[in-house]
Amino acid sequence: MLSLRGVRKSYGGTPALRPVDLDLVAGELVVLTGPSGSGKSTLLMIAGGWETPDGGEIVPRPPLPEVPVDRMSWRDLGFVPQSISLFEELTLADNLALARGGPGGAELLEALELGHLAARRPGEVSRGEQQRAAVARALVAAPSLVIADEPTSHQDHRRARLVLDLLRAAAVRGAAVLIASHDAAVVSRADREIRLDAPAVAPG
Ligand SMILES: Nc1ncnc2c1ncn2[C@@H]1O[C@H](COP(=O)(O)OP(=O)(O)OP(=O)(O)O)[C@@H](O)[C@H]1O
Repeated sequence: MLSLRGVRKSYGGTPALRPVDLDLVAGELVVLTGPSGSGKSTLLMIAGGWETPDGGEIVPRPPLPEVPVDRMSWRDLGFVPQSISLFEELTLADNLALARGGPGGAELLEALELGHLAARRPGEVSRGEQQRAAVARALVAAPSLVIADEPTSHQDHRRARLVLDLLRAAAVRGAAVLIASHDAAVVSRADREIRLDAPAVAPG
């Protein structure tokens, strides 16, 4: 689905992500773990096209189109950034409609216990509800690839399970799913774990 080869990133000369190889395949739920600061978010931002690597290659494979990841639509790639990043001026329903390219997604909002909040804007719901709406937005167009950064970090146990059930369902229908998480519940439900070590701090 997507191959990353030797992808790396530094900020101001300080490594944020050591060169990483990663292959994502259809139907598999992969969890990315590692200590705080090891580069999980950096890797996900690069894989999702929200950040540019300093080096390495990102190769999309069918059913993804042969375009750079930052040009993919929500139908190809659903992304849940750590920052959540919903459009503040749109309701939750309209955030989903924008990703889907038309109305829909009511059943996803219901499944995430957000149905009664569909007409509210992100600023009018809790952080956990915003995060679940971001999960719904990532899944609403049934993308081939789903990337989610700590998608249960603001959830209670029960809601975390709802989120995980939907991410697992995406993998069952054939999506490749990559999740960064510290949550043992996420790790226990993954098909594969990829662990990042903290990069050595550059001398001087
Ligand atoms: N925009 C940035 N400018 C400078 N340094 C950054 C920037 N983004 C991340 N870093 C640094 O890069 C390293 C990796 O950060 P990243 O957020 O990818 O780690 P992480 O494994 O996701 O951490 P956490 O588990 O705490 O979310 C950290 O040392 C961080 O301080």
